[in-house]
Amino acid sequence: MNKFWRRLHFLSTVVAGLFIFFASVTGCILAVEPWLLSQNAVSGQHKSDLTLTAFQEKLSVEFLEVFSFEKDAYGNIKVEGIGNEKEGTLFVNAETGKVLDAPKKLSTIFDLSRDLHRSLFLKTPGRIIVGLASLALVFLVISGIGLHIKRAGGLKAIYKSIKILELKRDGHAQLSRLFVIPIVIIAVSGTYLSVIRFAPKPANETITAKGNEFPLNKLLMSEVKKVTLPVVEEDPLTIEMADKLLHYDKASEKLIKIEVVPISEQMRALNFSLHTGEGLKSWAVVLFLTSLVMVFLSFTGFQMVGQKWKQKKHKAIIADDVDTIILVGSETGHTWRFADALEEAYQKLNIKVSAVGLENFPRIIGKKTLLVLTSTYGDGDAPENAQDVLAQLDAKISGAELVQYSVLGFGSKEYPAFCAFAEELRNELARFRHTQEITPYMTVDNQSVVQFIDWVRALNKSQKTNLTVNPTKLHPVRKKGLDSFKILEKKEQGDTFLLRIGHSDKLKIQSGDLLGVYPPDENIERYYSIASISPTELILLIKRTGLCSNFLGNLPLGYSFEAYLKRNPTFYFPTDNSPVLMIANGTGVAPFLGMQSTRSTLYWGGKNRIDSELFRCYISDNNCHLVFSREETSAYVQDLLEKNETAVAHLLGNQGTIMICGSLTMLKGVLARLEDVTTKHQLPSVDVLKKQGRILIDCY
Ligand SMILES: Cc1cc2nc3c(=O)[nH]c(=O)nc-3n(C[C@H](O)[C@H](O)[C@H](O)COP(=O)(O)O)c2cc1C
Repeated sequence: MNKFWRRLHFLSTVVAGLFIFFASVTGCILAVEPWLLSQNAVSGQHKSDLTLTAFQEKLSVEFLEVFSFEKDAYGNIKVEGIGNEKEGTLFVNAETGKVLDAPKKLSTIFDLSRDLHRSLFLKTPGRIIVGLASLALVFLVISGIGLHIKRAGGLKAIYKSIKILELKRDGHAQLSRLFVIPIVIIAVSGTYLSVIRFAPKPANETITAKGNEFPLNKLLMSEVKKVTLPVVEEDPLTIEMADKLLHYDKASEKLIKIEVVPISEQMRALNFSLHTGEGLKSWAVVLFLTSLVMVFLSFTGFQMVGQKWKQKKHKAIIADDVDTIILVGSETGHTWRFADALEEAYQKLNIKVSAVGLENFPRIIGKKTLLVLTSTYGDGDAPENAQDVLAQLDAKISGAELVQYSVLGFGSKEYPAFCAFAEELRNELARFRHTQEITPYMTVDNQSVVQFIDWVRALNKSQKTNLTVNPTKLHPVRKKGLDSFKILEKKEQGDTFLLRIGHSDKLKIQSGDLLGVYPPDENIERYYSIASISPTELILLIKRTGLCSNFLGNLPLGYSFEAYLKRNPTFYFPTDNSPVLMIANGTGVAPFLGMQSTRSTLYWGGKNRIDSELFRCYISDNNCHLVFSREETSAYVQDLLEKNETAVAHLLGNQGTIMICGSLTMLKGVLARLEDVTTKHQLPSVDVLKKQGRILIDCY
């Protein structure tokens, strides 16, 4: 169902986005108009007991002849007639009937905006397009509400707090749910007004009322919208009210007929006021704010669609007649190289196959072969696109007749939990009665082509196929269009060094993002956490451990190298006003050097005091607690947690966030202490806090 809402939301954004953007911008301008017009009101108010006859008498003193008079949405009385001094359309005082100056004309920008808003300057075809765009906005709202419910985990939780980690995504969600009611009203009334314009106008229902006495001196001016006086004395006078039109014979003081304004016309008037704010000053303010929010929503919506588009190099849906499905779990994209080569090998044999990301795991029906190629991240965790797979596995495959599967783990033996996620997924698949493993569980260390080909051989043996993969496709290639970065400053301490690096201000870098760097003669990038200290400067803090770190550490001052920015929004400093505790050891402090704020506290652990000198000038003296494991009073960051247990519990109890960056060993120790704190203080568990985004981890 989530996929359904996402697709509907995505499709409606693409179809209607541009028009909604224009409509929102012009809507912002137009929403100012009712407010200006209401400021402009000059006629004042009728006395509540002023009757039509009394008002006509007042007008007869000021006018030689009156053809008609009407009240506009702002209460101004407009008289068409010949006054004692002026003639034409004249505004009069609501109480005395005296002629006034006409309200000032508003800027032509309103007329231009109105034309653009209603018809894109394209007359009828434009009106049709705008009507369809309003309808798409209705779908956007419906699918957006569906997504909110899904994200919150139920209707009741829909207004639970959202952490703004990424302005684009979370700001979009926050503002859209806050403004959902006015957006619904704008969308529905806009669609209604567009549709009704093309529908034939229904005639008024006429009731003959000959003979009904109707003394005009009982009719109050507050009920009257417009009065038209007859040109020929014997003709009837017409009085327009909100829901009817009266035809009145002056001579006999009797009604001739009553025309009832149909409900649809009354609805149109209501929708018009709701959509334009005409006559509703406070509502016009809401419309103005909502239009501003909609400009933001369409802008961020487009950015997200654009991002998706870029990621859509791989399929999301697979055809029903595909027998073999390759499911790919990947964080940085390397596993896809192997999956694509495998897909191609199957296609060469004319076997129907499809490779999809694990986030698009389809519901399996009938008999299928699943080949799962997945990497492992963090400390044995699922890669980014496979976070929900284990929880959803049952629902995805329980309806199948027979699932033959093979899991191939991609990882690195440098990590203690080597291919742990692949292994976990494989064990879960083995639990079912209708699943059957077709090859032994195998792994690929550091994208080894030889190990991958070994697995393909095992697959061939089991399936009696002759799949041949093209090895050249398996070797990594460097990304194109890398950006340039220049070394501005370098400081070294032992085997660790700090680089201050200059970059173009076009790169909107945020602390927590990663810099992907290729070592010389290698096509596999290494990632380094970034501290962004100004729009054109960042800082890296790196320990010399191998090829890439030595390459960076040996670059001379002033030298420029090529690298690319990898966004890492799950490790951004929270933008709400809650407190943040940042925990790091060693070079893990790097992203936090760009996140210092009055809301943050830093716990850092290193070997010796001198190690902290490298970055000392980037951290404040307040709220920074540094501990050293090889000094006289030896301590680790975990010990800081224990020492400040009450403060940590208080922070977690006050919607605070804990961010952890550094080694996996440190992470283990920190999480164990945090678990103690949460249990002791009856707070949500570490797992729940992780799911809520209140414990953020970037460890390696
Ligand atoms: C920050 C980080 C954490 C990692 N954690 C693990 C891990 O816990 N276990 C493992 O076997 N491999 C780990 N790896 C290695 C990746 O799984 C391996 O490089 C894989 O080939 C990447 O494939 P992908 O680009 O498709 O995600 C990690 C890599 C990085 C950069």
